[in-house]
Amino acid sequence: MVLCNVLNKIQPGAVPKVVEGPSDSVIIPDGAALSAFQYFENGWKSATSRIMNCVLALSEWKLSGGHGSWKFGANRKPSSSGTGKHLHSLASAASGYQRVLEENRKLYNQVQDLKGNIRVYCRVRPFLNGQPNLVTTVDSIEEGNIVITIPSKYGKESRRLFSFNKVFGPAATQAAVFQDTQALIRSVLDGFNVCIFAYGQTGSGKTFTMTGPNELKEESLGVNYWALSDLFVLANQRKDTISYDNSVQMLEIYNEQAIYFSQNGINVPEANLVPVSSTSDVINLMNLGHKNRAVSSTAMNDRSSRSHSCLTVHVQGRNLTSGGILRGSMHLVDLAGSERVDKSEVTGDRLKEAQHINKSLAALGDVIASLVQKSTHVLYMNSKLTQLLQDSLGGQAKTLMFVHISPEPDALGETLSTLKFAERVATVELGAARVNKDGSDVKELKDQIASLKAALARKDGESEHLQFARPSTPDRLKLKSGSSSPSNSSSQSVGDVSSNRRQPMEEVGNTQVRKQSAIKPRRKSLDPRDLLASSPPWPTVGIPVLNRKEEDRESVSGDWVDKVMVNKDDILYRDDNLLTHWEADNTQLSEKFYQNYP
Ligand SMILES: Nc1ncnc2c1ncn2[C@@H]1O[C@H](COP(=O)(O)OP(=O)(O)OP(=O)(O)O)[C@@H](O)[C@H]1O
Repeated sequence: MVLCNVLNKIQPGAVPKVVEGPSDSVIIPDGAALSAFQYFENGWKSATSRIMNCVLALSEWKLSGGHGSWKFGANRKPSSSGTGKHLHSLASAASGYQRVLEENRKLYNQVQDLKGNIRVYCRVRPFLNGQPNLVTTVDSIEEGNIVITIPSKYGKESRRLFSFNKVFGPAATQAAVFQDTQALIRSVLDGFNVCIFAYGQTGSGKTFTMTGPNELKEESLGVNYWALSDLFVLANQRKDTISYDNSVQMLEIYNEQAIYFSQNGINVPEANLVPVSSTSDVINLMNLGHKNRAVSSTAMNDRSSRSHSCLTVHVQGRNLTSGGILRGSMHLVDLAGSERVDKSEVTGDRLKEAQHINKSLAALGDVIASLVQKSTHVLYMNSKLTQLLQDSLGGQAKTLMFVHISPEPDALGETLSTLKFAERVATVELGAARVNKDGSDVKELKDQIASLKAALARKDGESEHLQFARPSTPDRLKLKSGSSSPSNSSSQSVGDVSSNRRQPMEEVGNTQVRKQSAIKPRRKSLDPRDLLASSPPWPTVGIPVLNRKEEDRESVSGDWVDKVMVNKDDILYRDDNLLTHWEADNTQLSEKFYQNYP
């Protein structure tokens, strides 16, 4: 009854008692035949032509006063009269139907935006070259709905429907995916904080969506590349009214260590905030991060990412007329994939990585669970990943999750738990997103406060120096201890503790802020520079008591290490002994992770 459903969708209630008749005909019981479709030589061949026929049928039926019956026979001869007219109305009716669907989706998304829900787009990876011709677990996809086939042990299949803001099938192109993401990305230039993160089982296509395949061609470039080039195009279009300054950071969270990528070889966030003025500037930095990202071959994926990667774009726009300032930031996060270690067959270092990955994803799951329950106590501090995403999950950011699934029957368990997780994420309400905007007078006052703070800090520094003159510390040690870490030198002004807005470094008196933060814990900002510096050690699940100190030490001292360039086969660990303890650790973590979403 495809036809009847379509008719009723277009005009609910307008089609009385539509009955599907024999051999491709639809009868409306109380009238004569309306042979509007005689010119379709091949009759009902494809689903598309069926829908088009339906739409045309409806419009003709309405023109005829709403009475009659339609008969659509196969292989009828085209009638010469009025063919052009019919074709024309057919095309416009079909596109009208598409428009209605599109409108519906837009309205739905707008309602979600008003509530501030996290948007969820689902993407299904195609079968890969060389994979045997398997039966897919995906039964059907339509707009925001995806139906998964679940074979029962007793031979009877069942189906499970999941609904998201949008579902992309295996044939969706990178451009189509970006097109649906573009508006969100553009709002960064309007002063919003945006976060897009890719989630899914290992090998399901996260890196493909965010970056692209290993061999990059223009048509295969991922969201990151398109997003950045789009921002420059738009900024350029607005250059007569707003002047934008953009800068970019690449951060990797590898085994609970934050690693920044830069050309200068220093792993300090401040040093890696690279001003960019063109797409090629960004591509160079992204390529550096991409090339150096910790990647290994596992049984599930030839090039499995072993770390969470985050590209952050900071935008500051100055209104050339009013002098007002707006600031936006965007995190583009490619998470490492959850994996069952029995399936990925990893051991040694890879196993340790998998455990870290699963643990941080489990922490993300816990945060989502708390947010769904609207709990006042959300454990963001349990992992660097959740710290990084804190303002995107709990603040007034616009957040989009790309959830990825693999189509293989073998992955069904992970597919279902991933989709169930995504369903819960979609119910998280962040509150309507806020613009980070200052009028020119506010900016002036902030500038004044900043320079006063800086003066005060200098003064404090001088008096401290007089009281406690000590030998100077080598730069390297300063970095390790975090004393010169920009995350300690918070980018948040004292008078603005509750704001989640990132402020430029020059507005901040470092010493002053450190004092303040000792008295009153401040809210974490969205800026990775503010994050990841003061995280507590990992929770001790599964870690033998003996190792806890080691683990603590890693978390604390590992925040600001000298440059660690991570290569596929050449990963530099500061404490290799740690690995042996971790290997003894359970392999049940991934199981625990999946059991969370049965
Ligand atoms: N939409 C797609 N079209 C074509 N190939 C794809 C698509 N999605 C993924 N692939 C291919 O599938 C393989 C696995 O994808 P990818 O590495 O992006 O997965 P991942 O989820 O990032 O995995 P991991 O978590 O292990 O890093 C790659 O060879 C990639 O090129």
